[in-house]
Amino acid sequence: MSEKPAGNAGERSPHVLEIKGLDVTYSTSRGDVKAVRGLDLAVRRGEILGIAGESGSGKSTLAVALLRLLKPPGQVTAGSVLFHPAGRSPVDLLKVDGEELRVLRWSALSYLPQGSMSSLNPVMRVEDQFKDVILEHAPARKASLGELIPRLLGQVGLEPRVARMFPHELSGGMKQRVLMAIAVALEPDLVIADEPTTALDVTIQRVILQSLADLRTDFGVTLMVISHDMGVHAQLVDRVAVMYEGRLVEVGDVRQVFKDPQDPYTQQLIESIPKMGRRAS
Ligand SMILES: Nc1ncnc2c1ncn2[C@@H]1O[C@H](COP(=O)(O)OP(=O)(O)OP(=O)(O)O)[C@@H](O)[C@H]1O
Repeated sequence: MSEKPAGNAGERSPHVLEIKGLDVTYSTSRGDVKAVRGLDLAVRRGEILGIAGESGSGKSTLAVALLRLLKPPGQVTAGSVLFHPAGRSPVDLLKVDGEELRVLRWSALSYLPQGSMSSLNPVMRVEDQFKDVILEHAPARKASLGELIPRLLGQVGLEPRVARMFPHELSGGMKQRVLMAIAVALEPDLVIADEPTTALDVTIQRVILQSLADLRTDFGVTLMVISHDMGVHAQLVDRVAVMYEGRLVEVGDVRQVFKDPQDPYTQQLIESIPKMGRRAS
């Protein structure tokens, strides 16, 4: 891959994240499963990068390893993940300690997990869930919460009255949008979204994809979007990286990859999507 190396500390790198030689292994009683193998990938500042691949190809393992949320028996066995938050020195996410990580979470790096719709607290109003995150990580914004919360909700197409609602009063698509608004509340450099449209019906999927695209435009946030659905990549991303059995088999401009896939596995993935989903071809 012809990605440029990282800049020096203090220099604004064109990349938000540089993953080098990443290996992740699950050690089980039936042997080791190498879920991510020798993965090199650089995420450019301001882009929407898609991570594609069928179920079991290692996409979610990659996400949780980057975010240091990998649970045993999973273990990072090699590699480095250099993160370049704007205005701060670059850090290797695999080496930072708990406190450093706490500071980076939400304010520099946030995560929309797979099945995240169940991650809202059922007994808290939407506005209190925003307050929890904002006050813990940016207490100085307390005075502006009254203005900030409706603005964030508006950014994802929700009315201000949603702030007073409880999660059970929201549809699946509304919950997902609330979570997206919380994820960008502190204007992070990078949001990693794992299967953001799975389990939503097709019409809502389109709305969510548009909202994700708007977040990039409005907040300048860099997005890494994990999806098994090539239709999602066709509609949303700038570049797509394709994983197969833990390895990256192809990465490139999404239109180019759809037009002229270099790897036979990518070709198969593209052929498996219904024709209507193919905007990039
Ligand atoms: N806790 C675990 N213990 C053992 N093996 C695991 C564990 N979690 C994942 N794996 C294995 O790691 C590999 C990658 O799984 P992973 O969930 O990262 O893939 P994925 O592409 O995200 O698929 P999906 O979208 O279905 O989650 C698979 O072979 C899976 O069986």
